[in-house]
This record gives sequence, C-alpha cells and structure tokens, in this order.
Amino acid sequence: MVMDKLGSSLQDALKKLVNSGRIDEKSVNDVVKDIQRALLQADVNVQLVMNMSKQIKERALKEEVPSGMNPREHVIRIVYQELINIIGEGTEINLEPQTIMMIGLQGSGKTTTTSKLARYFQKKGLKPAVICADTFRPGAYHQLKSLCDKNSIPFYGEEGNEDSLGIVERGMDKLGKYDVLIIDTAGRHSLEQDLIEEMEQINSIAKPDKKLLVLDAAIGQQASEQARAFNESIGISGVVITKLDGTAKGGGALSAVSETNSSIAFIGVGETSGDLEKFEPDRFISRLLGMGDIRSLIEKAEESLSEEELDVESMMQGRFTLKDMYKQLEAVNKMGPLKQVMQMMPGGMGQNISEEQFQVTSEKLSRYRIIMDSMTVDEMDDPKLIGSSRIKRISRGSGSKPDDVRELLKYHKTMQNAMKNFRGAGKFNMKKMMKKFGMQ
Ligand SMILES: Nc1nc2c(ncn2[C@@H]2O[C@H](COP(=O)(O)OP(=O)(O)OP(=O)(O)O)[C@@H](O)[C@H]2O)c(=O)[nH]1
Repeated sequence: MVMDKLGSSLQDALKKLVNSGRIDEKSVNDVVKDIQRALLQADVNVQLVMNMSKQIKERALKEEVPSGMNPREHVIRIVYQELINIIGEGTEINLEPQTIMMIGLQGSGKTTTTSKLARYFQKKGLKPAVICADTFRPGAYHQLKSLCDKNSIPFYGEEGNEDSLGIVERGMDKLGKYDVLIIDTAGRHSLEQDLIEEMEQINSIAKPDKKLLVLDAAIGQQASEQARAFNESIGISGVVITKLDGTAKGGGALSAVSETNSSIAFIGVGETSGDLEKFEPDRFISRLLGMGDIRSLIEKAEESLSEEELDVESMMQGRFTLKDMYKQLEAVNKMGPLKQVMQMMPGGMGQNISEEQFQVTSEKLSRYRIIMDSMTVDEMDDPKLIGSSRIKRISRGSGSKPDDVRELLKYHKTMQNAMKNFRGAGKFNMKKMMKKFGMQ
C-alpha cells in the first residue's frame, strides 16, 4: 500500500535521529531532507513540502525540548504536528439522519464508495438508502443496485432514464423510511461545465446535509483542480480519497485537501464493501510514522482512565494513598496486564519494575479490596496511621491474617516509591505523554 511506502520512508528518516544529545542544525537538515524526498515521491505538493520543511527546521531548533522528552521525541512530535496541519481535521460525520450527495469524476470510485458508505452507516445501526442518479455511465445502475442488494440496502434508480433530477425527486418520495440517504451522481471523463451545472441542480433539489467529493488517489496533483471547481460551485463538506491502497501518488489528493481548505471524511483502501475507513488524522499520521503502539496505548488509557477514576497528576505529585492505589490497580487491570502496558510505553519504561510488582492478580485485588473496606477513611488517606493495633483490628474486620494486611501495606509502599521514581524520570505520566504527542 502506498502509504506503507511513504510511511517507511518517513520512519527511516526519523530513525536517523539519535535518542540523546543536542539537536544541531546538521542533523535536523539531514532529517528534513529525507522527509522532503519521501513526501515529494508521494506527490505531495512542492510548496506544501517546502513550507512544512521550514516549519520543522525552525521549530526543532528554536523550541525548547519539553521536559520528560528526549530530542528525538521532540522532533518526531513536531513532524507529527506539521503533518496533521497539512491534512487538517477530518470531516465530522455524525450518526444522525441526513442526506449525503456524492460527487466526482467518472472512475473516481464514486459508485463503489456510495455502497461502502451505505454499509458503513448500516453497520453503525442506521437505516441507509441509496439513489442512483448516475445517468451518464450506463453500467452504474446495475453496479450500484447489485451492491445494495447484497447488503439489503433500499435502492432507487430508473434504468435507462437520463433525467437525473427527476430520479432524485422520485427517489426521495418513494424510498420510504430511511435514516441516511446517499445520492450517487453522474461523473464525466473530465471536469466539464455541464457536470458542474447538473451538480448545482441536484444540490438545490436534494438539499443535502453533506456533499462528499470522491477523489481517486492516483490522479495526483490534478486533485486540486477538481476540488477547487466543485468547492466553488456547490461547496464540498469533505473529501473521500479512494484507492489509497494501490498508488504511490496519494500525496496529491492529500495536498488538494489542504490547498482547498477542505477536509477528509473517509479513505478507500480496497474494492470490497468493508474497505472504507473513517478518516482520523492522528491515527493516520501515527500509522505513517510507525507510532501505532503509542496510539493504541493511549486509546486504552483513554478508555480506562478517567479523571474521576484516577488522578494521575496528583499521584505524580507524590500523593499516593491507599485509595489511589486501589483505583490505580483497578484501572490498570482494565488496560490489560501491567507488564504489557508498561512495555508499550516508549523508552523501555517498565524495566525498573520487578517481576513481583507486575504480579498483581485479580485474586490479590479482591483480597485488598476486602481489607481496605475495613479501614477508616483516615487510614485510607494516610496509611502511616496504621500501627500494629490497627492492623489487628483491620485483619479481624476483614477476616484476614495480620500478615495479609502487612503485605498490602508493603505493596503500597513499593508502589508509592515506584511512582516517585517515575516522577523523577518524568515518565509514567499519561497526560503528559498524550500532550507530548499532541493528542487529546
Ligand atoms: N483498489 C481500490 N479500488 C477501488 C477503490 N474504490 C473504488 N475502486 C475501484 O475503482 C473502479 C471505479 O470505481 P467506480 O465506483 O465504478 O467509479 P465511479 O466513480 O462510480 O465511476 P462513474 O460511475 O462512472 O462516475 C472500480 O473498479 C472499483 O472497484 C479503492 O478504495 N481501492
């Protein structure tokens, strides 16, 4: 896949950065040159590449390396942010009732994308319906009908009738109940005035909530001209870039999006109905830069850690009570085995933790919970209060042995120290790490 090629070239460029030491002009220049080559080979617009290179150079040399980040991570973060700047925020696609009009030249993948999109909404639990208003290409009717039939998606079209406006009107009238209506329109071999006029007329009849321009990734730099023309006539809400799986020129379509100030809604990565991905810029760039592990870790963290559940920041400040420990163990448990979680972190974090510390089993967790249930709020907040008489009371109350209570207190102490060490190393700070990579 083309993006694999661009991704591996970018990753090779970034590998040249060493983990430690100062960032000097020469090393930044070297890396930027490689990045330029990779982007130009993928057909990204020259001006965009030049602007981006300038930004990376300036920022890498002038901006202070954020604390807890090494120079290599600092540059990667800048490259990441600058790439996100180029491709912009993805188009928002909500899961509400709506009408979507598909536009684009012949062969761009419009018909295929229409059916993929209907399937996308169907999988999200909505009822899609499709109108075939492509009266220009004779095969379009049967192609779309059979794709829709395969997934039991209501379809309206009039074979042989060239009146696309009438078809849209009648389709909207006859299709019955649906949540999302997707209208496939006709293309032309090239940008022609009558195509633009037809789109304007359908636009005024259907009053779509979204107009998605379908661009073939393989057309390279011509993508800009198409995006501009459609945008000026009817306004586009977003772009679908198709065939990103089979071309080395994907950068042209990405540049078109940046130049026309539009955004990408979906990308097509194959011919089957499932080969449509909702475009998420940070995920896309993370994948390009080979940062998948960090992304998936952060996703796991987002899912399991909420501000209420675990105040990571306050723990980093050294306040790590028994209550915090309990919450932390629960949260970490949700993320998966602690060892695996730590190993996904950059910089070999987790190496400072003993095997024993990793062995927090769910069995232990439930024992700890019972013991902690017998503690007072004050004791949970300040474990130092727990002397031998309190240990006896807690063990009696929880039906456990005094040694179990001591084990819990010892475990708490070890974890408290470990947290302090992480703080010293400026490492295990999930929020900082998310910020570090510009992720929300
Ligand atoms: N590999 C790959 N092929 C795709 C993708 N999207 C579409 N195609 C193929 O591209 C070809 C053209 O797609 P169509 O959907 O027929 O093109 P169209 O834009 O609807 O053409 P008109 O109906 O004439 O406007 C078909 O062979 C599709 O299977 C994609 O993301 N990846």
